[in-house]
Amino acid sequence: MKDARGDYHKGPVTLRGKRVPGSTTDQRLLDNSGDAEWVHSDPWRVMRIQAEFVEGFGALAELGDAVSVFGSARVPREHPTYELGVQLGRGLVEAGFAVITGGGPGLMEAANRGALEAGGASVGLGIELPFEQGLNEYVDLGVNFRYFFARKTMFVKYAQGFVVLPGGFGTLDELFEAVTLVQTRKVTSFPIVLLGCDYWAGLLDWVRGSMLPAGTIGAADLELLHVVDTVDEAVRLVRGSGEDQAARRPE
Ligand SMILES: CC(C)=CCNc1ncnc2c1ncn2[C@@H]1O[C@H](COP(=O)(O)O)[C@@H](O)[C@H]1O
Repeated sequence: MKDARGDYHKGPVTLRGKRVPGSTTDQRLLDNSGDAEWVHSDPWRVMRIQAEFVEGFGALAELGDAVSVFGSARVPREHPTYELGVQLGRGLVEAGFAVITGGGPGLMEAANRGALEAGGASVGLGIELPFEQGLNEYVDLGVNFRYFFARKTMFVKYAQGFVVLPGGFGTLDELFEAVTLVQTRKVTSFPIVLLGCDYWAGLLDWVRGSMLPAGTIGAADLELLHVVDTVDEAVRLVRGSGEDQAARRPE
């Protein structure tokens, strides 16, 4: 609608001059010209995005304590790190956590496998990719997402901590999203554990040797990352934080 100054308001958006449309949103909606192009437009996409949040929240709301596990999609079953992933899934379940992964192959599958075989909740948050993949067979609660960002919200919202196994760009993306959320205090008391000292040493050296002297992070930020070599240490770290959170919960 137009205001007294001639500005056109469309929700939070203000349009002026030649951007003011000749018809209103209602007119365009009711004026059915038989054109179905609108289902591919951005406003319609918003409905799909909203639906992903609603479905995701609905599916995971009653999960209980959970840990999100990230790691490479490419590690084969015969690789020793796959077994580490299985042990991690098992260890987290034995400590009372549900295990949330990206639901794909490799180390995601390994963690889901350990969780399922230990009798725990094994969640896979799948993502629609150009190459058809599907959830791994060890997921017993799966949600498939079209949008990465909606899916990433679920990794954080329903977990009390992150354990990061060796991985590539996808894993680093998820790791640094978590680090940024903790650094900016969007989430609190949220342990981030890197499992596999050999694999992560180079990254940590660079963070310590380049980022810190350049002043792009502070000394306190180094404390956000815990690097460990065993499942027991990883579980102890995420469990410790769970107890902190429980202690702070109101009666
Ligand atoms: C073989 C192959 C590339 C399969 C891709 N299939 C996938 N399915 C589900 N999540 C994925 C997939 N690829 C990457 N991701 C996401 O990115 C991370 C792994 O990426 P990367 O392999 O480290 O970089 C996982 O934690 C996961 O959340």
